[in-house]
Amino acid sequence: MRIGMLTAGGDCPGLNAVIRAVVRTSRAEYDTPVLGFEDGWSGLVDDSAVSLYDDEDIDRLLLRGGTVLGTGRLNPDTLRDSLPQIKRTLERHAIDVLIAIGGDGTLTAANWLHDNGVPVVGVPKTIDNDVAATDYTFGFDTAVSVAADAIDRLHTTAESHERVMLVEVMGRHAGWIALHAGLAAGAHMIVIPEVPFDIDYVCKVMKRRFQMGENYGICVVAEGATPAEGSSMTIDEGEIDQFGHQVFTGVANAMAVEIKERLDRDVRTTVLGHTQRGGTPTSRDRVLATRYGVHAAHLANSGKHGVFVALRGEDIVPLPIADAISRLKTVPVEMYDEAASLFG
Ligand SMILES: Nc1ncnc2c1ncn2[C@@H]1O[C@H](COP(=O)(O)OP(=O)(O)O)[C@@H](O)[C@H]1O
Ligand SMILES: O=P(O)(O)OC[C@H]1O[C@](O)(COP(=O)(O)O)[C@@H](O)[C@@H]1O
Ligand SMILES: [Mg+2]
Repeated sequence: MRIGMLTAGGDCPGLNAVIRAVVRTSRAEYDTPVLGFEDGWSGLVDDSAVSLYDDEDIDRLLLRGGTVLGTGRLNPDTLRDSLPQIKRTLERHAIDVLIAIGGDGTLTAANWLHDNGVPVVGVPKTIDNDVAATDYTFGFDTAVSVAADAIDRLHTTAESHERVMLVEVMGRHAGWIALHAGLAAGAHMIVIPEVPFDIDYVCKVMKRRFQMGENYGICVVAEGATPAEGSSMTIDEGEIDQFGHQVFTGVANAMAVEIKERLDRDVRTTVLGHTQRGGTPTSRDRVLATRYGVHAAHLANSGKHGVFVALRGEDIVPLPIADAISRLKTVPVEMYDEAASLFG
């Protein structure tokens, strides 16, 4: 038995903890060698591989952010056209099963490989927390804690300067980071992709604060938020990149211009960007990533394929990869409405 492993899509804290757990479990309990493919799916297409040993270096990966295997994106058509090369690489290294660690895109590719006769086990990662059928993905807790910490710090400077502060966080289609960080740090308004915003309403919420005697306001905006149809603001639509993702044009900055004009107040924007994805994982993410890795190793070594590891309550369970990609897990409107009770 030989296991192959790769990380693909955007990196996130906890990827290395999964890699460590897979290697340690496979070597210690099954004496199975693990081979890493570098830089996402490209490593499999171009046969860029590295042996992973259960040594001190692997053990110390628990705390380290990013991924020692490297990650990346590859045009989905290029990937599909490369099936013969992928199969050749796997045969050359006598790989019996591939562990693919990634988000909805990576798991879609993993499922397609499985349908094409390649044994695969999936591990869900993403700071966006948008993978269906699992309660949480690792990386999310770290991203929320980074964002909440940043928002905490913005309160005092916003207050000192009597400003409206817009904080843009990641979240392409799902507003989980915005919602959780906004709630945790007491934001006065939260805008998420699932609920298109009306800029007049955002201004009304901020204005009401000033009328009530407060002198500042903080609004958290997910990068994928869009204005409601028919509302009095539009934003430029970015083009679609070579990997199929829309390029963002800066929704928070566009909102800042509108708010400044309408409220005649000082407005500032902070875009947290990749700070949310870097650095060491929180303890919670280390534990989740480690548990995912241990379970993925057991599944791979016992010949259970076409499944991914999912967190359901306190348990890690194997589910068909198809369940993870059947839909995106977005914030339910009722949950957003809970948060909305605190706006203003
Ligand atoms: N529909 C698809 N079919 C085949 N491969 C895909 C598909 N979607 C994504 N992929 C592959 O998975 C990679 C990672 O997906 P991406 O959406 O960028 O990140 P994530 O896995 O974090 O969601 C893509 O660059 C592409 O190579
Ligand atoms: O700057 P990059 O690496 O292209 O990716 C940005 C995107 O990646 C994410 O951080 C994570 O998304 P994925 O997990 O789907 O890769 C998104 O929140 C963000 O929109
Ligand atoms: Mg994704």
